[in-house]
Amino acid sequence: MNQSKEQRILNFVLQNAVRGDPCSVLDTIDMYCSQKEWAMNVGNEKGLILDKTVEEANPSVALELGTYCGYSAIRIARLLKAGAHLLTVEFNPEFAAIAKQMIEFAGVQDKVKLLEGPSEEIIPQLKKKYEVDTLDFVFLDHWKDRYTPDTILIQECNLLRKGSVLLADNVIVPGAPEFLNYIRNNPHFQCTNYPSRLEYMKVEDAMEKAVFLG
Ligand SMILES: CNc1ncnc2c1ncn2[C@@H]1O[C@H](/C=C/CNC(=O)c2cc(-c3ccc(F)cc3)cc(O)c2O)[C@@H](O)[C@H]1O
Ligand SMILES: [Mg+2]
Repeated sequence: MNQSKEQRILNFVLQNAVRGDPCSVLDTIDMYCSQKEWAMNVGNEKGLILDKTVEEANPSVALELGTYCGYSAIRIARLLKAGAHLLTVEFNPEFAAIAKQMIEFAGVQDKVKLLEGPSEEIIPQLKKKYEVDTLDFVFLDHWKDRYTPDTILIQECNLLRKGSVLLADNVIVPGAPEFLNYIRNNPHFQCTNYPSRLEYMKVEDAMEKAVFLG
């Protein structure tokens, strides 16, 4: 049975990156995916926007929807202060297994909790089962048509507080038009658009930040 692309990315990291060094893991994934096989990691250009947003929010509790291979989980976790943690949600068992190994190799496993399952089931469990009070930061990077229902669900579950920061990837490519319409017309959110480029391509993309106003 031949390997998946995600398995090839993991193997390249295990053989070429420095164990325990998150930046070296990120650089190695970016090298592989720009030179060998494209993959839907947020990448280094949009990654810098993610970095700045996380640093500004300085979250104690962060949530990521759509772990994939763990690139953005590592990117976020490396910036978290002592005692802070990231909950990342992935429902594809193969991707979850790859991400778990990637996160452990990077040495950020103590800051990351990978929750395997669909976001629509996990979000309602965050308070009781995962002892979350409110979320300081949410990174949306899963199926684009799920950004809006999950943002509504997060609000219904009382998981946001005044100042909670949402950041959505791919609002141009593949695009999340319904989410942009929802969040930009919602008086409870203050939105900012960050033009950038699609990972590893000379194609325009953008990220959208939405701060919850309470
Ligand atoms: C719906 N609830 C869910 N709960 C838990 N995990 C979920 C999930 N939905 C999706 N996932 C997981 O998130 C990941 C999905 C991400 C979807 N992302 C994209 O489609 C995407 C696609 C592109 C893309 C851009 C250009 C192009 F030509 C082709 C693709 C670029 C990106 O940056 C993307 O993020 C997978 O790992 C999937 O298993
Ligand atoms: Mg993306």
